[in-house]
Amino acid sequence: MAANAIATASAQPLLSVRDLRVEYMTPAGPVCAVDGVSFEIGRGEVLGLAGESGSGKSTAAQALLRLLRPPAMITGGEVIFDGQDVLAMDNEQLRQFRWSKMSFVFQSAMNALNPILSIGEQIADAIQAHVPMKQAQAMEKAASLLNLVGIDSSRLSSYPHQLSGGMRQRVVIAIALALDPPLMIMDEPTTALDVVVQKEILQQITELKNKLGFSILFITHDLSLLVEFSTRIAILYAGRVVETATASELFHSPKHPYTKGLLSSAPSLRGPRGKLVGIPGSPPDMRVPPPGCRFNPRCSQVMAHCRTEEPKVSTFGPHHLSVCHLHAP
Ligand SMILES: Nc1ncnc2c1ncn2[C@@H]1O[C@H](COP(=O)(O)OP(=O)(O)OP(=O)(O)O)[C@@H](O)[C@H]1O
Repeated sequence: MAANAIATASAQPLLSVRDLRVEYMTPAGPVCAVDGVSFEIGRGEVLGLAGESGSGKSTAAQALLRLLRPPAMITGGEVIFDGQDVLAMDNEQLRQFRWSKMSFVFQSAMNALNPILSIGEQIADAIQAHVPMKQAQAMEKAASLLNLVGIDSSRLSSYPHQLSGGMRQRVVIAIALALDPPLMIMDEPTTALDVVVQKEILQQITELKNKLGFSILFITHDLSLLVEFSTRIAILYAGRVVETATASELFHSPKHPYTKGLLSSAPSLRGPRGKLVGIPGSPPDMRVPPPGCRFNPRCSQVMAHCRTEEPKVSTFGPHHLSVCHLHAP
């Protein structure tokens, strides 16, 4: 079996990603930031993607909508959305696909709102860029989108600087939902906000998801947030999926030493605060990843063959896979 775990959907898959490979062509040679990543997202599911900084989360997510620019190149794999082969689409097909089928909330997107346009105008512009519509009708739709994300429509004429960080982020989410996409990718959507506002926004997104039925790919390095808001979670380490499970299984019964390390270094948002234990060392230089298991230099349970042989996938349940030599019979 491949060295990467496949996160299979628990519902009928809307998105299926197989063996995705993305390289950055640097002057010093190619850096394989995403190395054979596979996962599925079911309809109405939230797939959480976690991993330390540099593990390849954003690169993988942007590859799904083909938002990457050189020196990044998708060098292998398959991205199938509702039967459509995204990697085979031409520019016009991509233009129609983006935002109407899959939208993207970027890290710090709230700071990218145009300071000289009202938020109503910005939401209306986003709608009109994809659907021909009169201005008055687009503003009406903008008002209902604002209400949807918990902002009174009287704020339509407000400018970004007149809104709090949390409200600006809600505006960005309203824009991402404007065309009713079946999948929304959220890359660290609330990282810049304080913990209370973060939770409020994520709770509201969950309610919207339940009401409207869309799916979410939720990316963050904060595993405690993922556990709370995801259906399933895939853990990335050095460009590969090392463990995938339902949120509850991952939290209560993690198998991979890296997942255990991440959990013990994540401050819990529920219950009493435990002692936080970090993972020693840092992620590898992706120009020269270590041979064998990529986590071996940092693993407290490392064995001799971890340094030379790639681990295989072990299965612990229908949705629980881990890639580690410790599980081998
Ligand atoms: N323009 C670039 N040129 C070369 N390597 C890059 C470039 N951009 C990213 N990388 C490398 O790709 C790898 C994955 O980066 P990526 O930003 O996808 O990780 P991430 O998990 O999203 O990190 P973060 O949480 O910090 O956003 C890293 O090792 C990074 O050094």
